[in-house]
Amino acid sequence: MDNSGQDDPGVFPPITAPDDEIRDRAVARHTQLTKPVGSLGRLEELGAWVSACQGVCPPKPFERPRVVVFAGDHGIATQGVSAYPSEVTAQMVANFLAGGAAVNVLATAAGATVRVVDVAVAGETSPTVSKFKVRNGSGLIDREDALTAAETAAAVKAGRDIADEEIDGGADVLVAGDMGIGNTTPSAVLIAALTGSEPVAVVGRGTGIDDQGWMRKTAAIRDALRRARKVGADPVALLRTAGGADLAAMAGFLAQAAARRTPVVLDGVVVGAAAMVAEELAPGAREWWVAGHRSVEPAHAIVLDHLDLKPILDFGMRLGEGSGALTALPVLSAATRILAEMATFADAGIAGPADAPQPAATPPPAAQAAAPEPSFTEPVPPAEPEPPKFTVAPPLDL
Ligand SMILES: O=C(O)c1ccc[n+]([C@@H]2O[C@H](COP(=O)([O-])O)[C@@H](O)[C@H]2O)c1
Ligand SMILES: Cc1cc2nc[nH]c2cc1C
Repeated sequence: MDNSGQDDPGVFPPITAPDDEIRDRAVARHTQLTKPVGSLGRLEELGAWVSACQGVCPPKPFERPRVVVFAGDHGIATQGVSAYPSEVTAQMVANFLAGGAAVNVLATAAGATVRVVDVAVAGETSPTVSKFKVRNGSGLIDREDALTAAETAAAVKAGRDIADEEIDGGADVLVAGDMGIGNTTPSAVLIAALTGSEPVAVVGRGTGIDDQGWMRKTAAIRDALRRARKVGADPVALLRTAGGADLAAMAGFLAQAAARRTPVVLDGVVVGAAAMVAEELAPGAREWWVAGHRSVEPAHAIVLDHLDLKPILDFGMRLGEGSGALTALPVLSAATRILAEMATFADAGIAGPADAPQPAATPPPAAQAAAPEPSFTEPVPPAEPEPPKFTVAPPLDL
């Protein structure tokens, strides 16, 4: 393992891209499999990406997918920017540990196991998840820094160490998830600071705020952004000023996974904000990530555009916890197994493309002009926020 930069957790070794030669081999193998050329659409591209990440063709089916949920509270939640109170964060951590949350169900369905890490939950959580705890809740970012410099370094290092632990423990694909009441506000600020976006372009309804909440949240983003823009060129300073310990840990985790040449399935807007910072910390890291889905949060589309990532799913989801990524993981697994397990024309004794009259690989110019851009995701209009049904702590009466 390359340890360069370990003394300063914000300094990463140069990221090298997945293996292009292997990717080409995987693309070529697809033409030999018993199907019309190109007929598995985006599955082919995803399988070739996994092959390139693993550096082997055909790729190995995933044996140990792992989701890490980074939990943390945010002082800004006291400003009426969420539909739920901060105490839900610790309660949901307990729910994750009891196996009752969406992340548990979706992980089981996708063949993944779950790890929960309390990086900055306000209050106590189980000692089994608090080894990397940096503080109780991050600061009120519209008026003070989210973290001290030492806390920022500790949080980024925590994320790097967690990635190392998981990869050394055999994880062959990672998923980052998040849990933290109020965390869509610092996420929006980070995204706006890194893309030059205005508060109204990045604000979203999060857990389901009403119009009054939307106005409070937009004002909070505006005030925090005024502070964040001053340090926008320095990703560590940005995490300290306007992020939080959970976001800093996620950024360290995502950058370290890339440094360790391990593929990651990204989740929604919060993981997306951390990914944008990780790409600043470790340029090229994005080549090691695939976007599991597009969240309904408007800022997530900005993230995907900025990182040039095409989501696998667009299901109108806005939960977090890694839920969108885990819903997409079976698609990525299927794409990998197609390349690994399908018979070739030669294996099956079927006349392959070279033996049969072939349709033109590219449509003739007229057809090309008329052909719509292939779309692998169905856009879903933003859903009306459902009335919250959580029974442990009711939504705030704002
Ligand atoms: O991942 C997303 O795109 C996403 C979108 C909206 C909400 N969330 C989750 O909801 C919580 C943050 O929402 P809020 O309204 O409290 O800022 C936090 O626990 C996130 O995991 C997550
Ligand atoms: C309010 C709430 C926010 C969440 N964010 C991720 N999981 C969640 C679960 C609940 C209940």
